[in-house]
Amino acid sequence: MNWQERWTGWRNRILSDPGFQHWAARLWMTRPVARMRARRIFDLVAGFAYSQVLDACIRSRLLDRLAEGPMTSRAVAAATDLPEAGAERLLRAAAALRLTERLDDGRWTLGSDGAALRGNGGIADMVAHHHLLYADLADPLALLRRGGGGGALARYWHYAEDVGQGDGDQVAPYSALMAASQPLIAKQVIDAYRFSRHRRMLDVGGGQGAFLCAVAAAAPALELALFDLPAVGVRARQACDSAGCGDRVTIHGGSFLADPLPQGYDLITLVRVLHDHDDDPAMFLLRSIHAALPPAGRLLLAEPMARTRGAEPAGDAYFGLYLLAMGSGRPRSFEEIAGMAKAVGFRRIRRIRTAMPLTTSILLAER
Ligand SMILES: CC(C)=CCC/C(C)=C/CC/C(C)=C/C=C/C(C)=C/C=C/C=C(C)/C=C/C=C(C)/C=C/C=C(C)/C=C/CC(C)(C)O
Ligand SMILES: C[S@@+](CC[C@H](N)C(=O)[O-])C[C@H]1O[C@@H](n2cnc3c(N)ncnc32)[C@H](O)[C@@H]1O
Repeated sequence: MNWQERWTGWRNRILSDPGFQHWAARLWMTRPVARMRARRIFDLVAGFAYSQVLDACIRSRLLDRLAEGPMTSRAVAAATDLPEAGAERLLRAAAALRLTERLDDGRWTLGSDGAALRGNGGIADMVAHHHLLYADLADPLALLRRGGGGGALARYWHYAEDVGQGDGDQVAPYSALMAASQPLIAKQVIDAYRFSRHRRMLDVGGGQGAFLCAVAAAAPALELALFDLPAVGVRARQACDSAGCGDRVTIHGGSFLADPLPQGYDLITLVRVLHDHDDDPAMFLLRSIHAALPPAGRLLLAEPMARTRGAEPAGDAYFGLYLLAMGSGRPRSFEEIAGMAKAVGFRRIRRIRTAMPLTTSILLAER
């Protein structure tokens, strides 16, 4: 038995001993830690109920209403189409989660986390599509046993299981969700990397072009292009034109798992794409990017990464199960992605820190 096995065995015997727990909760010195641990475990046990409170707040548009000004429970009931008792129950539950807050005069306003959440539009859209994830996770053991996929989320992300390229109706919902949640990512990446050092940039799997349009504003001289499935490319054309950056963006339609990538770009970006794919297609994509880049051309890869310090649950717990339900891919750590990039020939691979690693980390590599 090695030292680590001995240490964890000893620690776990103590922590699971009811006598120790009782003692630690009573002693003034250990009480704060015991309470914090209990709270953490309670949150884990009750997380689904919390998520459903949030779901009710988003779907009833309660937070949007409260953002317009304080409301009585009766007004909330009328606005959300709930009986007054139901509205009061929801408002109190949400207050316990800091989504709402009761004023001294009895009216309700946004709570501090409710206000912060509204500052990130993409979060509400994520919450609104989570019913698909929860349907697939209703029996997590069954999902794990069948190796993932085959459910609501796999149908939503049609490219995860379908070899076809998808038609307009199939790609519309996920493309709209990705565009709506892009601000969570784009700001972080643009703050962390100077895009204006490049001449021509290609965003592979660029969706509707929301990331490109954000970069366009930050680097006015950069030539921009997007590569995505043809049906997504059609949406990108429309979205970029109506966002006013269309004249700077070239759209290439195709599959990066079947077609070569266009050449002549000194920067290729891969934003929230690699984690969607199992190891073989992911290696294929990295190899294809390496082949498309000129010497000293760069790959900038941005996505939430596994085992990121301070954001561990977002990686292996949330995206681990999300991508399992979707039926393709896995969250990878920076080190794993760096190893894959090195194996296909990239060099000078490094991490660029972002202000909010919970939403995205960045890997930069050079051909
Ligand atoms: C002034 C006063 C009163 C106090 C000051 C105190 C202070 C400094 C407070 C801080 C306030 C503040 C700045 C809060 C900021 C909060 C933020 C930025 C919160 C951000 C939260 C982000 C969340 C919850 C992100 C969630 C993202 C999700 C769920 C993403 C899901 C993505 C999916 C499903 C992607 C799918 C794509 C695929 C298929 C995997 O490729
Ligand atoms: C999770 S989305 C990310 C979109 C965008 N980069 C963003 O962060 O908002 C993954 C993107 O990869 C595209 N994609 C998936 N498989 C593809 C393939 N084989 N060839 C080209 N694009 C593909 C999807 O259509 C989708 O737009």
